[in-house]
Amino acid sequence: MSSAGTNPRKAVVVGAGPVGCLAAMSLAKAGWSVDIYEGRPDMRLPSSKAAAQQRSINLAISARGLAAIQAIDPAAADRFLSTVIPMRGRMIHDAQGRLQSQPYDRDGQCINSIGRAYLNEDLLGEALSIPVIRAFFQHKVTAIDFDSKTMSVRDVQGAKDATVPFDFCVGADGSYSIVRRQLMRVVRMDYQQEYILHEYIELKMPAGPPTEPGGDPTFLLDPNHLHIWPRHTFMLIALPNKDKTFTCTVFAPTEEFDRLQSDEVIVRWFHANFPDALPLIGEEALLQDFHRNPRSALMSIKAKPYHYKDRAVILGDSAHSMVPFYGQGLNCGLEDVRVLHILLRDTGVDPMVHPPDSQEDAALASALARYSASRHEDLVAACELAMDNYVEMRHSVTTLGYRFRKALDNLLYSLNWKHVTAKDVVEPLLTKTFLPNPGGWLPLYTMVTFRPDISYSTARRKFQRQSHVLEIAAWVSAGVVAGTASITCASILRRLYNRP
Ligand SMILES: Cc1cc2nc3c(=O)[nH]c(=O)nc-3n(C[C@H](O)[C@H](O)[C@H](O)COP(=O)(O)OP(=O)(O)OC[C@H]3O[C@@H](n4cnc5c(N)ncnc54)[C@H](O)[C@@H]3O)c2cc1C
Ligand SMILES: NC(=O)C1=CN([C@@H]2O[C@H](COP(=O)(O)OP(=O)(O)OC[C@H]3O[C@@H](n4cnc5c(N)ncnc54)[C@H](OP(=O)(O)O)[C@@H]3O)[C@@H](O)[C@H]2O)C=CC1
Ligand SMILES: Nc1ccccc1C(=O)C[C@H](N)C(=O)O
Repeated sequence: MSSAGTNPRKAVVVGAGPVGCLAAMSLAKAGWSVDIYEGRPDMRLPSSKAAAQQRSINLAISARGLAAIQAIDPAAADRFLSTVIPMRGRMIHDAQGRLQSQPYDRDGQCINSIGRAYLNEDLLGEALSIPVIRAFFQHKVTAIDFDSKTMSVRDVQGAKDATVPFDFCVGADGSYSIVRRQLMRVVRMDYQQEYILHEYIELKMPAGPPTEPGGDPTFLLDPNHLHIWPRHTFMLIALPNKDKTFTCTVFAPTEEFDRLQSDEVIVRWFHANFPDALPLIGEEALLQDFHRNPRSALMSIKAKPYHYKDRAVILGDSAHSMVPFYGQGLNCGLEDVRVLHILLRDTGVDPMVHPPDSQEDAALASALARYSASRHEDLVAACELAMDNYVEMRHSVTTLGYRFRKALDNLLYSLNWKHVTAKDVVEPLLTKTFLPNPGGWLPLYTMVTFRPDISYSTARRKFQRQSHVLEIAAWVSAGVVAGTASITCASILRRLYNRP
C-alpha cells in the first residue's frame, strides 16, 4: 500500500547547468524535495568566474527556452528578457567586407544574446531561493544503482565518498553525462554519438572607444545582428555582449585549423578571409586567443529511451547534445523541462505519496514512458536541424538560390492570414506540450525559433512538405517556360521558312 507521508519524496538533480536548475525548480513546484549535485564549484563565487570566462561567453535564447522558463518561473523569464540583446537577423560579411542584413522574421521577431554565466547564475540563485531545494557543489556523482535507488557521490574537496538515497533521479549533467552512462547498464538504450569534422575556437572582439570623452564604450559592429562571415567550408560568427564586446567563434574543419601553425599564417589567413573583422579584433588579441583558448570538438548525441522505470530520466545535453549551429541546444534542453513538467502533472504524480520499496509509482513510470516515447522524434529532429543549419550559415546564405527560396517563403508566408507570434502562443504552453499541426505556409526558421507551440519534428515535416510543393511548382514553372519557349521557337521557324 502506498502511504501519504508528511514529507515529500526526494528528487536528486545531477548538474547545476541551466537545465538542471530549471528542472529543480519544476520539481520543487510540483511538490518534491530536491537536492542538486554539481561537480564544479558554485559558479556565483568570484573564484569560479575566471575559469568560466574562458569559454562560451554567450548564447542565443529564443522562444522555446523563454516559453519553458515562463512555464516554471514567469518572473525569471521577464528578467531575462529585460537584459538580453535582441538580434533581429543575420548580418552577412562577404569576402570584400560588404554587409548584407537578412532579417530572421518578417514580423521583426528576434533571437536574443544572453550571457551564459548570467543566465545560469540567475537560474541557480532562483532555484536556491526555494526552501525545498538544496545544492551540493564540488560533489561529483560517480556511480548510480537505480535498483537500490542510491548514488555514489565524491566530495571533490575532501576526497570523501558518500552514498546518497533518492526516489527520483534527474540527469542534467551535460554531454559527458554519468547518469546516461549508468542508465545504459540497466536500460537497452539505443545510443549514437557523432563527432563532426569541424572544431571551434572563441575569440573576443573588444568594445570600441566612446563617441565623446568620458562617454560609454561602443559596439564595433551593429549589436542587433548575429554576424556571419560565411566562407563555404568554414565561418566566423559574432554575438554581442552587454559590455559592448562581441564573442566571435571560428568554426572550421580540423585540417583547416591544423594548417594555422605560425602567428604569421594565422594573421594572413584571417586577413584573407575576414578582412573587416581582423582590425576590429586586433592582431595581438587574435593571436593571444588563438593560442590560449581551447580548440573544442563538436558532437551530436542521440539516445532512446531517456528514462528507467519510475526513477530516472535524462534531460538537456545529457540526452541530446547537438552541434550549436541552430542556437537551439539549450532552448531544447529547457523545453525538455517544460514537457516533462506537463506530463508529470497530467499523469497525476504525487510526491507526497510514498510507494513501498517493492512497488513502482505507476503514475511516475507512465509519465516517464510517455516522455521518452513522445520526445524522441523531436530531439532527433532538433539534432538534424542543427546539422543542416551549419551548411546554411557557412554556405547557402551566400547563394542566389537560397535568397530566392527565402523571398518565396516570405511571399507565401505573407499569404498566411493567421499572424501568430511567440507571445501569442505562450499561454497554452503552460498546460499543453504542443499544439496540433499549424495551418498555412510557415518558414522553417520561424517554426523552429519563434513558434514553441510547434514541435521540432512537426516543424521539420512541414518544411519538407513545403519544399516538396516548391519543387513541384519549380518543375511546373520550368515546364511552362520550356513549353512556351518551344512553341515560340517553332512559330519563329515556321515564319522564317514560310511554312504553314
Ligand atoms: C559553442 C557553443 C555555442 C552554443 N550556443 C548556443 C546557443 O546560442 N543557444 C542555445 O540554445 N544553445 C547553445 N549551445 C548549447 C548549450 O550550451 C547547451 O545545450 C547547454 O549548455 C546544455 O545545458 P545543460 O544544463 O544540459 O548542460 P551543461 O550546461 O553542460 O551543465 C551540466 C552540468 O553538470 C555538471 N556535471 C557534469 N557531470 C557531473 C557529475 N558527474 N556530477 C555532478 N555534476 C556534473 C557540469 O559541471 C555542469 O555544470 C551552444 C553550445 C556550444 C558548444
Ligand atoms: N554539442 C557540442 O558539440 C558541444 C556541446 N557542448 C556543451 O555545451 C555546454 C557548455 O560547455 P562547456 O562548459 O564548455 O562544457 P565542458 O565540455 O567544459 O564540460 C561540461 C562537463 O563535461 C565534462 N567533460 C568535458 N570533457 C569531458 C570528457 N572528455 N570526458 C568526460 N567528461 C568531460 C566536464 O567535466 P569537468 O568539470 O571535470 O571538466 C563537465 O562536467 C555543455 O553542455 C557541453 O556539453 C560543449 C562543447 C561542444
Ligand atoms: N547561437 C549560435 C551559436 C553558434 C552558431 C549559430 C548560432 C545561432 O544562433 C545561429 C542562428 N540561429 C542563425 O541561424 O543565424
